[in-house]
Amino acid sequence: MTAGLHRAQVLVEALPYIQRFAGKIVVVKYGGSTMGEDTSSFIQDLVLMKQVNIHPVVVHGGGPEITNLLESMGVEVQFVNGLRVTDQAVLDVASMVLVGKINKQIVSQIQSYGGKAIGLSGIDGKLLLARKKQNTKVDLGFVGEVEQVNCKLLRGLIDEGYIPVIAPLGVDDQGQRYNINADTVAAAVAGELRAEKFVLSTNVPGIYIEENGVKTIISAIGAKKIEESIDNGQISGGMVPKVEACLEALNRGVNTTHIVDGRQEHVLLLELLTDTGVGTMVSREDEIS
Ligand SMILES: Nc1ncnc2c1ncn2[C@@H]1O[C@H](COP(=O)(O)OP(=O)(O)O)[C@@H](O)[C@H]1O
Ligand SMILES: CC(=O)N[C@@H](CCC(=O)OP(=O)(O)O)C(=O)O
Repeated sequence: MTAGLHRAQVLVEALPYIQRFAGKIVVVKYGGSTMGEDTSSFIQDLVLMKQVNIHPVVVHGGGPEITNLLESMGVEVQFVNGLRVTDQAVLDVASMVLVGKINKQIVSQIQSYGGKAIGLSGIDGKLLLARKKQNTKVDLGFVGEVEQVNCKLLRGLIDEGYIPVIAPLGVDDQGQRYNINADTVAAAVAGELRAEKFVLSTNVPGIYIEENGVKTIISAIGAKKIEESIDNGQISGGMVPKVEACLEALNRGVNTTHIVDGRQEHVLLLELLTDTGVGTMVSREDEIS
């Protein structure tokens, strides 16, 4: 087979998937843990998706960079259940890193591949109306939770051909800003937009579960198994907000949710355009476990 014919066949194989997802929204959480790596193929995938009328909405993190900057400034870093304790100084640093640096880097990368991108934090246009996070055992300071997503604003941008790139900060009606976990923001956005797919990229190839002394990445997991695995400590740390975000998005009507390795080349296209997909698919209780 000639190289040209092979290329044509690859494109044709993608056709049913492109048709299936045409016009649909895919929310992509871009994990901070992968940002030091070469992520050019990840960015290219976003641009290609948009080009074939699949609409990505990006919510990004940046936890490790916030931590690095705080440490270099001699500010104490403290997490409680995966959430950063956020006083005024930490809020300002988080805002500088997430909005000032990372958000603009992603937007300019997308544009460098010919895509149209708009960077927003949840503060802009009250995209993420937030309140102080409720029911925490200790006071986390200015850590927020999403009350409302301004879907009208997002849909307008999507329809104008933009890929919205969202930094995980929110604001209340009094103008108080909040730092919000990016997985949580992504779940709220995916849920409110009734996204077809919700993909979380991180620095592991999926969810590891140990069975009979062997630790393997599982291709699918349901709510029951998730609860059991959090209880017995198999799912811990930063993976907890991720699986909770998947379940939240599913409960709000998102069709499928996936945890994938953002360091794997073209992971978004592999997830979207192949039958088997990659990483771990998270499902509701009544489905596969
Ligand atoms: N069962 C599990 N399977 C995979 N990763 C897990 C599991 N339990 C905990 N983790 C941890 O979750 C981390 C991903 O979360 P996090 O560091 O917050 O990433 P991100 O910055 O991409 O949001 C992994 O690097 C891993 O250390
Ligand atoms: C409240 C809270 O913890 N906010 C996070 C926001 C960034 C984030 O979630 O980044 P990752 O997705 O890379 O972990 C933080 O300050 O680190």
